Amino acid sequence: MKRRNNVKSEVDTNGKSPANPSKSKQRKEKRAHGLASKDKLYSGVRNKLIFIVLLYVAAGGAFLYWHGMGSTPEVPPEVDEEILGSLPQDVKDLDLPNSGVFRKKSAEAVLGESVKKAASKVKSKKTNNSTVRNTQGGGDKDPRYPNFEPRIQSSIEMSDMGGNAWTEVEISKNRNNTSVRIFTMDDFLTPRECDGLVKAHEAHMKQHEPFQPIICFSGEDTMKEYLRDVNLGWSGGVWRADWTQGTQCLNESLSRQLNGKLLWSHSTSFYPGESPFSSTYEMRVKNHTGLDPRNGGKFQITSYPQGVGYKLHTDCTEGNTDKRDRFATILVYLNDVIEGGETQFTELNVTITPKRGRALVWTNMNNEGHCDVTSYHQASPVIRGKKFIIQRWYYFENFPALGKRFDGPELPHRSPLAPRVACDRFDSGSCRWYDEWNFDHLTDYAARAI
Ligand SMILES: O=C(O)CCC(=O)C(=O)O
Ligand SMILES: [Fe+2]
Repeated sequence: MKRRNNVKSEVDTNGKSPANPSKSKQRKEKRAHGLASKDKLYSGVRNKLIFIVLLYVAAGGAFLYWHGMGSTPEVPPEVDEEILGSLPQDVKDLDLPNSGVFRKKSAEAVLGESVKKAASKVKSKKTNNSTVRNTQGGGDKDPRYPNFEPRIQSSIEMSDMGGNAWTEVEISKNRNNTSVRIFTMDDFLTPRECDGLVKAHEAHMKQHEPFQPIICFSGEDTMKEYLRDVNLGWSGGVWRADWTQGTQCLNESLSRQLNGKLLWSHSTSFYPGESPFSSTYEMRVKNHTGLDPRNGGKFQITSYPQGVGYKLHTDCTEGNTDKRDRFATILVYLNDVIEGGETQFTELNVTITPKRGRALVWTNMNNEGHCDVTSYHQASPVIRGKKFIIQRWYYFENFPALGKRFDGPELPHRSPLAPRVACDRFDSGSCRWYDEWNFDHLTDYAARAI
C-alpha cells in the first residue's frame, strides 16, 4: 500500500506524465548560470529527460507489480487432492459435490461450440428478450438440443413426505392481491445431509482460500460509496485504472485491499449431474412439490457469517416480459441459527425462522408467468452464530442451457479460480461471494439467439 502510494505520487491519477519541464527549467538555468553554454545546457536537459523516462519506466514496473499484472497465480495441483482427502468419511459417503470447481465443464463441453459463439454474439448485441415464444409448450423444439424438453412450470403440487406434511404459511398482509404461496416442511433434509452440505460448502470455500476474490459492484456510484465507507476513494489510494469500466469490477490489487474490510455471504454452487446427491435431492423436490428438475437451475449453498444478511429483493425480475424467470424457490436451512437470519417476506408479513432441515418453498411468479412483487423478501442479518442454506430456483419456462455450468465473461486479470464478490446498492449492504462466474442466465439467451 505504502509503496503503491509512492508510485502514485510520481504519476497523476489519469496516468499522464507531469507537464514537460524542459523550457521553464532551461530559462531558470540560464538566469541562474548566465555562463552556461547552449551545448552544455542541451546535454543537461537531455540527461534530465533520460532520467525522467527511466523514472517512469521504474514507476510503471512498480505499478504493474502492485496491481498484480505480472503473473497469473497457478492452481496448485495438490489443492484438489488435499481437500478431497481431508473430507470426513460421512461427507464422502454422501457423494456431495465437494470438488465441483475442479469438475467445471467448459461451455463447449456442455452445450457445444455453437452456443458459446452465440453467447458472445448476444453479449455484444444485447438480445431482444421479447422473442416470440410458444408459452404453452415452453418454446419450440430445437433440433440442436434433442434432449431438451421445453416445458412450463406454472404451478406447484405439494405432497407429504412419509408422515411429514407441508404447512401452508398464513399470509396476513396483501392477502387478497398476492399470488404468492409459502410452504414449510421440517426435516425435509436429514441432519446428516445438512451437515454434509455444510461441510462440502466449507471445503469448497477452503479450496478458494488461496485465490483473491475480484470485487464487483452494481455500478460505479455504488463502488464509490463502498470505498468511501472504508476510507478509500479516488483521492485516497484508488486510481481510476483500478476500476474496470464495463466489467464493474475492481482489479486484483484493489480487491485485495478491500478484502477483510467488507462483509459478505458466500455462495458455492453445484449443478445437476455433478453429484449423486443432486439427483436424490431433485427427485425428492419433484415428488413433494411438483417442481420439475427440467425447470431447475443450479444448486446454491450459501453461508452467512455473523452480522450479514441479504437485501430485500424478488427472485424474479420485476415487470418481466421474459418468462424464462424464476417461478418458485426452494430453500432449505442447513443449521439452527442462534439468533437472527430469518427469511422475511415484507409485503406479506411472513417471517420464517431457520431450523436445520426445514424447507421453505414459495412462488415468485403467478401462473401466467408474471413476477409478483409481493414476493419481496430478505435474509435478515445473522445476529449470533452463522447461517447455512441450500437454494434452487425453478423457472417458469425452461431453456436448453438451464442448470449447466458456463464459462464466465472476460473480466479483469485474475487467477482462473478467483472468486467474485458482487456488491449491490450500498444502502442495502449486501455483498455476496461466488466461487464461480455464474452467468447462467446469459447462456439461456445464447441458446435462443442462434
Ligand atoms: O437466506 C435467506 O433467508 C434468503 C436468501 C435469498 O432470498 C436469496 O439468496 O435469494
Ligand atoms: Fe431470494
